[in-house]
Amino acid sequence: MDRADLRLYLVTGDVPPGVDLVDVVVAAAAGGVTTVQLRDKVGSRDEVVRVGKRMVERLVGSGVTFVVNDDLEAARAIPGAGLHVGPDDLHPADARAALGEGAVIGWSLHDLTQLDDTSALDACDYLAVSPVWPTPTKPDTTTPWGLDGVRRLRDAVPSRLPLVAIGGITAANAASVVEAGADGVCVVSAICSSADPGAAAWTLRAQVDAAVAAAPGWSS
Ligand SMILES: Cc1ncc(COP(=O)(O)OP(=O)(O)O)c(N)n1
Ligand SMILES: Cc1nc(C(=O)O)sc1CCOP(=O)(O)O
Ligand SMILES: [Mg+2]
Repeated sequence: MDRADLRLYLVTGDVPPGVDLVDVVVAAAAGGVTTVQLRDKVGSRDEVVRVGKRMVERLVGSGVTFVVNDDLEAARAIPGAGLHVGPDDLHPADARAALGEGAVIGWSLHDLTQLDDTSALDACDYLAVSPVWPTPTKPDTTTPWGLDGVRRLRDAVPSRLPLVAIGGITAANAASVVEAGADGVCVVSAICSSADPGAAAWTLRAQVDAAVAAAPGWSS
């Protein structure tokens, strides 16, 4: 996949009462989100598939990449969906075998030793720094990498693999993450908790684009 497809990556989370998550995703895409991950740690597979299909239908023609978190069978049931997995989930090589060459597959990096797993790296389209900072949105993360960790990973990850970062990212710190070596930023609350998800996405995207333009060499 193109690095530019990972500039602004929305992972779905809680939205304000009375708000439809699908409307939030569509507004965020209009505001500049380039990839959407449907992450639902409590709903049934049927519910994930139902919501995912609605998202994909509403995103037709937008150019936005769509992936599902964790659940291979849900991803298989949603046309065009890719899959994001972590080190405790399905192995990326198994995800690739099941979804085929055309699917987008991402893998969370919790630990430097994961980079020794060449079959996983070969199966992935992108890697995620997980997390860059602690975040109340996911209290059970592994030790945060910080900006130094983003720099270390950018140096250690094969240059062909885009690197995104997640955890505690806002419009105020997104540029620093790109300056440290990420090709893009992933957010949950900075968009899902906003009263205006489209404007929140637009502001974040402007920060990321400006940082990418000022730091050529790893992103384009
Ligand atoms: C883009 C992105 N990065 C990291 C994660 C976290 O994945 P994982 O460690 O498997 O944790 P859960 O999200 O499954 O709780 C992610 N989902 N997306
Ligand atoms: C879904 C997720 N995964 C993480 C990881 O570190 O792997 S952090 C996270 C939540 C990120 O939420 P927010 O943008 O609100 O900080
Ligand atoms: Mg997971």
